[in-house]
Amino acid sequence: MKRLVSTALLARGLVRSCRAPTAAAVSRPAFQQFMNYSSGHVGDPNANGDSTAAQIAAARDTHQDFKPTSKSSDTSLDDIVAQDIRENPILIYMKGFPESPMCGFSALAVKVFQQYDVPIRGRDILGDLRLKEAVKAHTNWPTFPQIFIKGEFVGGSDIILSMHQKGELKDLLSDIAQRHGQKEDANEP
Ligand SMILES: N[C@@H](CCC(=O)N[C@@H](CS)C(=O)NCC(=O)O)C(=O)O
Ligand code: FES
Repeated sequence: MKRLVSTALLARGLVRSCRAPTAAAVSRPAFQQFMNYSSGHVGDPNANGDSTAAQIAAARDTHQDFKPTSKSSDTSLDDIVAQDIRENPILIYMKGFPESPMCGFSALAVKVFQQYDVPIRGRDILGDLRLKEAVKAHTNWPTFPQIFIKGEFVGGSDIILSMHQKGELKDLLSDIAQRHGQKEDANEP
C-alpha cells in the first residue's frame, strides 16, 4: 500500500519492539510535551459508535454456524477495514480509544492530532484480535498504532510525531480541519 512518508524514515529503525515511548524513542522535550495531557480536541467521543464499528462487531459476532470459511471471513474483514480507511480522513487503529488510550505509543499518536482541529477516528484493536490481525495483514505493518490520513497508510507514532515536528502535518491536514470547522459552524445554534 502506498505510504505518505519516505522509506528512508522507515529505514531509520522506526519500528520498535514492545515498550512504552521514552526519551530514547523521541527527544525528551517532545516526549514530555506530548505526554503532558491537557484539554483539547479529543475527536469524536462516539469514535466506535458508527456504522463501520457496528459492521466490525457484526462480522465478529456472527454465529459460528453462519460464519463463512476462515479465508473468506478474513476477506470480508479486510473489506471492512478498507472501507473504514476510505471513510475516515484520520483513522487510528490503536490500543484503547482516543479519549482513553491504553498504551503510550497510541496516546502519543492521538496527542499529535490533538494539535490540529481535526476529527480523529480511533479503533481499539485490543478487544478484537481478528480486527488486529486484519489490520496488520492489510498494511503489512507489525505494530500499533497504525495511522491513516485521507486513505493512505502513514505509519506509527514515531512517524506521525516526526511529520508534526517537521511541519508536514499542517498542510496535509488543512482541508480536513477546514471541513471540520465548517461542520462545527453549521451545527452551532
Ligand atoms: N515505534 C512504533 C511503536 C509502536 C510499537 O512498538 N507498538 C508495539 C507495542 S504497543 C506493538 O504494537 N507491538 C505489537 C503488538 O502489541 O501486537 C511506532 O512508531 O508506532
Ligand atoms: S508498549 Fe506494550 S502495550 Fe504498548
